[in-house]
Amino acid sequence: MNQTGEAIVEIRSLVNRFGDHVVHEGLDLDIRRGEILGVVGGSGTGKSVLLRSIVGLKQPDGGSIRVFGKDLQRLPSAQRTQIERRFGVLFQRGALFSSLNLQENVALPLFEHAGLSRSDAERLARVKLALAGLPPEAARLNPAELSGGMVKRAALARALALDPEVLFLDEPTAGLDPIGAAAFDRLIMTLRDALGFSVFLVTHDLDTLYSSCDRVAVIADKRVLVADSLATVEATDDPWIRDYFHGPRGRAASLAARHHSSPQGERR
Ligand SMILES: Nc1ncnc2c1ncn2[C@@H]1O[C@H](COP(=O)(O)OP(=O)(O)OP(=O)(O)O)[C@@H](O)[C@H]1O
Repeated sequence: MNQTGEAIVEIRSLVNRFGDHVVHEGLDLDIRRGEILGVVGGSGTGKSVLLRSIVGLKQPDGGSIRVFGKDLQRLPSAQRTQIERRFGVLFQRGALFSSLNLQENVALPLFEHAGLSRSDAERLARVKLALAGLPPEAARLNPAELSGGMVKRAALARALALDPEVLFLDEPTAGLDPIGAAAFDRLIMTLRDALGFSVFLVTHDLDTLYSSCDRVAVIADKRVLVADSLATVEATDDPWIRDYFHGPRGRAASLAARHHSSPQGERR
């Protein structure tokens, strides 16, 4: 696991609601430099809404989100956009443009926001596709021609286009088979180690939590119940944590992670 640094995103007393439905109330959380932070919680507890409010897609109803020391809500929109460009986001369904091939999809932010010519943007897009583990021939394919795993990698390449300092992943391994999911987890760790970004990772995948995350935040009752190492989270006395981490799937994932990190378990 990585040695992680100072908080680069600081969320304090966050409130999010839709009409009368309060999703977050008094939610506090930090994202630290260089860490992979797993975010878990029951269905509908507001993991995606939290992600969307950090990246600027949902205006919070209260509290503050400071990013790189600046309070996002208090910034003029041009400066806010500058900060939001330091984020890369991989949405649940990839959100690629269906009419563009992969190279064009990844090149789009490069010539729209980084001022590159179309040919330079496409050249760099091919590098990003390779970083995400796609073969050169994938560059000319359209999203409809891809497997689920390739869509995730293409969406990752686009999220990496502008060299993000924080990568947001919303259930990146959902819908992948276990081998594809484990390969994707390893790719994220390798890229984090090589490129040094932080990762905010919403997931239901226990294997991902045990194999990849430096810290885990649990959302329950409209706030973050605990955000700490897996050992501390597992030991937290809460009914949802007990069911999730100490049920059969949690025990299996924990055992597998211990096996893989032991000297005999050299498959990772
Ligand atoms: N645009 C919206 N309008 C109204 N309600 C919304 C909207 N987006 C989210 N919600 C509600 O906010 C709550 C939290 O949703 P969110 O998608 O963040 O949950 P989640 O924890 O990511 O769930 P899951 O694990 O099932 O993906 C849900 O009750 C959802 O119905």
